[in-house]
Amino acid sequence: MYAVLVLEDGTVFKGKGHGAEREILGELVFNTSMTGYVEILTDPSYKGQIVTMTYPLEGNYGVRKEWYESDGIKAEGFVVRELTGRELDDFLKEYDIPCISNIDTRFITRKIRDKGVVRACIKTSSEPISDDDIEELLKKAREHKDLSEIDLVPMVSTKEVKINEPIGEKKARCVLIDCGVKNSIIKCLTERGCEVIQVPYNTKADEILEYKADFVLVSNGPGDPVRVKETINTVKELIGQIPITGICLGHQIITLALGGETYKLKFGHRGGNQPVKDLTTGRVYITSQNHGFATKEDSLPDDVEVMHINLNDNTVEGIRHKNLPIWSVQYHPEAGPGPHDAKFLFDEMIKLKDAV
Ligand SMILES: NC(=O)CC[C@H](N)C(=O)O
Repeated sequence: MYAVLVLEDGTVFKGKGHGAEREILGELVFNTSMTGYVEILTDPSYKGQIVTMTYPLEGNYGVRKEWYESDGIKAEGFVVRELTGRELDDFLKEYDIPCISNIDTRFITRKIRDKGVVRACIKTSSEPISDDDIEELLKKAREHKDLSEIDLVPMVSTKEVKINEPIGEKKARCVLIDCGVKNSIIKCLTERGCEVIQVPYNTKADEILEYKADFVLVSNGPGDPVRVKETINTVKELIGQIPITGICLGHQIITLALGGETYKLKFGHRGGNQPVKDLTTGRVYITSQNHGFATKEDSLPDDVEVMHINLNDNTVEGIRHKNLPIWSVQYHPEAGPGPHDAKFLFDEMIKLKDAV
């Protein structure tokens, strides 16, 4: 199959097409993980984005349902140096996602590092793609909405309440505000004996409090946190009434609910080896990350402190309220994919039940 990748700055890559035969638009981002293409493609946080991998070989260990982070692929498109094996190709076809291979993904990454993330278009076709088609695709990429102008969370949040039973003896109950949660976050809690009541992103504070949970967890999710107004308002109302924690988008929403601000990073952090320093203990964790927005350090109110920083660029990776049981992390303790250094944070979440 023929394929092109067109960036909004006019750069055109011609390669080989895989997966679905179609055209898609999105924000092009890079991920430096050396493994984990199934988890990455199915992570709802990538809704609205096209993912390119810096690792040159994708597909070589197949596809398994147990690795899915949601019910299917959520990224809009996939860009790889080399795609091997049939399973990844079939997987992309099953979820109607196009992929382009045989192009220099490291060149794309250097470009994004220099200029920042870009809007892009992938077209795959059984017919040759003409220069006129490419002109048209460039126009579409330039007219495509910026990620910050799209409401992505409602597209991936659960529509109904789901009860995830704890494994073994029940030790705690949490309400998970689902903004596009990854399966492995739920698994990390249920396997620690926590019942997880998964509710839609726009659930009201009163309804959440009725569950009489030990704590509230605000999940990861796609897009710009400032767009998720309903969840920010809910968290604002919950402050002081119940312990609150959050991961990634959830951390950004908690930042905003506490009165802080967020901003967009030039090219974000997406990969499996991001060094995070715990400022209390001095310990450094190697973490899994996938985010394009971050907490603005100097915007935090006096009663909120920075708990963790990223050692690559000193950006905020975790915050904590000084007087209330509220903390959140920008990185992914559940890994999925990535290192497990920070998994103990799920034990810390369960300990929140003793905080009241
Ligand atoms: N993994 C996430 O939750 C991503 C959060 C947010 N969409 C960002 O890009 O920063």
